[in-house]
Amino acid sequence: MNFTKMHGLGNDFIVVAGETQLPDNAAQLAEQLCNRFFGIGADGLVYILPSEQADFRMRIINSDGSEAEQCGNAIRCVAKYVYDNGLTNKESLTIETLGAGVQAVQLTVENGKVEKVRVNMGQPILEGLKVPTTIDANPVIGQSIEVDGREFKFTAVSMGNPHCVIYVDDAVNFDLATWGPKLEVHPLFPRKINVEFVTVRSKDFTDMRVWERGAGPTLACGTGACATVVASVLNGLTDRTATVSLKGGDLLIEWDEATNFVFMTGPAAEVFRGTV
Ligand SMILES: N[C@H](CCC[C@H](N)C(=O)O)C(=O)O
Repeated sequence: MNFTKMHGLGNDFIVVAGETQLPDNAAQLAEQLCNRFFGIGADGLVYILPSEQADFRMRIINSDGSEAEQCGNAIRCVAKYVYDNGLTNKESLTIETLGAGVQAVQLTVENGKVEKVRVNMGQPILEGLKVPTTIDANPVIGQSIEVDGREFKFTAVSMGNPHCVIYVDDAVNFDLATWGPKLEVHPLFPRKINVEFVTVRSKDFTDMRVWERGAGPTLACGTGACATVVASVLNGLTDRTATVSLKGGDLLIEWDEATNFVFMTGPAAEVFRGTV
């Protein structure tokens, strides 16, 4: 199997094109190939597949073998892959995902290669039971959750995949490894959850560190950055356009008031190619 190793702000993926459907052993392949000691090493395994509704279809398997409904950093990598490798010559195209349907993607091309991608990440889902959480509220804001005697307040947002956004004093130095895994599997979240710890620095700038469902601590999370801005607007903390600063770099997020669409702009990079 030929693959291309790519990343979006250090959130890294093994990208596979040429298949017509997800292989039956995709979960096992993801666990094996994403292993950073015995495999290639990555946060996820991404398949580029044909689509009847869009130019391409993306399916993403986390490093633990679970399939995610959506992935912001990966969709930018897919957009770069299909253009750079001549699968399309369009600079405005559509990519279908499990959790957000057909998404419009705008490429910034320099010297024939995609450098930056702007993605319509769809509309946030705020009904608590649809994120999903076990909480019947719309939206779920400032909800208490307790793990090991410590109480957190969270806001729940789905971008097709589930997120809980928690505001802390110092996200950059927050003890992600202790609290992330406990929250990921909390019974309030029937399909587990991605956890974003956020410190708002100004009306258009936040620090965010993420513990991802099925992947653990990653350097960046595109859907998590979208959820961060949506939650911050709902909590009156930022404007609808804001930069989310992650360990791997910055993403520009715009939650458009007229359409309710969330737009994410950021880079994508190819690192190496190989065969397994
Ligand atoms: N681990 C996530 C999928 C990847 C999301 C993240 N890498 C992004 O860029 O959006 C989940 O299970 O929902």
